[in-house]
Amino acid sequence: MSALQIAGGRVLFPDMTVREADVLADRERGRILETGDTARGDETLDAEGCLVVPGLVNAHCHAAMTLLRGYADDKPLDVWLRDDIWPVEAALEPEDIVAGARLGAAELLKNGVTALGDMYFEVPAAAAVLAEAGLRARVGHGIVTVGKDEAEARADFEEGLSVARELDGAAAGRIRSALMPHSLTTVDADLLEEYAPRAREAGVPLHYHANETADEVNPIVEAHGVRPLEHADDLGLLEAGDFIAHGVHVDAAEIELLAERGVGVAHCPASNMKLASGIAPVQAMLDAGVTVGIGTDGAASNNDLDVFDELRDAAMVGKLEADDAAAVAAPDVVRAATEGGADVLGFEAGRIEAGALADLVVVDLDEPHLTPVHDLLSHLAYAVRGSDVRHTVVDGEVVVRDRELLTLDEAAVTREAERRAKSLIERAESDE
Ligand SMILES: N[C@@H](CCSC[C@H]1O[C@@H](n2cnc3c(=O)[nH]cnc32)[C@H](O)[C@@H]1O)C(=O)O
Ligand SMILES: [Zn+2]
Repeated sequence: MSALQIAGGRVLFPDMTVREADVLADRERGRILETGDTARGDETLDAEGCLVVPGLVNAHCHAAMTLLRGYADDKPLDVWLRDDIWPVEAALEPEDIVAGARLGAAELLKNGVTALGDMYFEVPAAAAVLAEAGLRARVGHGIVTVGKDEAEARADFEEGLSVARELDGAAAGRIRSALMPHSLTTVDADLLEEYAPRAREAGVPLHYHANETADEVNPIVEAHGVRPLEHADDLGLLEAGDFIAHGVHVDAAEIELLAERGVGVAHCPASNMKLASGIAPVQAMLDAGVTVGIGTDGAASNNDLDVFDELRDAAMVGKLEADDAAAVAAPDVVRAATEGGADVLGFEAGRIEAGALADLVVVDLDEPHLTPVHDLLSHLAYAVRGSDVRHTVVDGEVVVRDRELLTLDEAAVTREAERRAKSLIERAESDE
């Protein structure tokens, strides 16, 4: 057996207490063996003066959208998608998605994100990139049927299903999949109802955007006489293990439904603020027992993939929404960004304890903005930045050591992304 020891740091345990401890991980099984005063490993990571936390989970992302970072800002969701994002996405070539996914992977890992939920195009190629970079991910092909005839719509569903079947369990289990219809308003309801059981047969969950804007809620209420998540439930889209992105405009009955069905929510506060979509009632979800994770959404609506930044936003807007400074407190957001996200994605990660997947991050505390230390949980929620991440470990393997990405040539990745992004926009704008 080959083992990795993370030595000499202070460790955040699942009960949200912090104690001095080493962590020993089995590199073959990718699991944590023990915590405390552990044996030395074959490989050691120095965590002296640092805080060791579970790897952060980005529960909802479109990693390759890093290519569109800063391309179109300051617009509401429907206009932003229709006028800016979709026309450029129509010009995407597979090589663009590979370059964008690589850039996303580099950013995620350097910022301490070890797992993500990712919905996009060219998923087999993108998933291979994420896996090679060392990440864990639940991936799916984003299915959209608006503007398509029946044959094209079915073909998109078939692609979504075959991608999910093909990729589930890839990269020694680091890659899992889901059927990912884009949303309840951009995908045909009859096809959703028809394909949901086929995803169940394939053993994969469903993931989609839901109740993101008020504009998405009203048409469903008018057409079906029920709220969107009740409609989703009628279509068979709310089963244990399924997860939605956003859940901004949800009422008490819909929150209850999410809790009862065991459906997780990827809360994306920055994207919701930037597109002025609204603020999700996160405290009410937590009170009802809904599993909440944190997502950045794509870089074009954020505009970064830093989950530390995101969990701080989650705490801030959660308080505003609840009109209560005690709401969505530090331990709640730290848990959501780790264990919560891992549970939403269906990974046995997000907690530092024997048997859990060895996805860990070592945060450097030797910084002016992290001084003094009264409470490390407070620092994690309100003061730590992604750039404070010193080491990142996924599946027992060191992926970032002393802020250097070991799995990718960072300079080559950013150069290629810059080049691809420029030519993508030129192509898209000349097609108009
Ligand atoms: N196969 C689909 C692609 C869907 S991928 C997922 C889609 O979600 C889009 N997206 C990114 N962020 C958001 C969001 O916050 N809400 C809704 N859609 C988003 C993204 O631009 C991408 O088009 C097609 O034919 O268009
Ligand atoms: Zn999204």
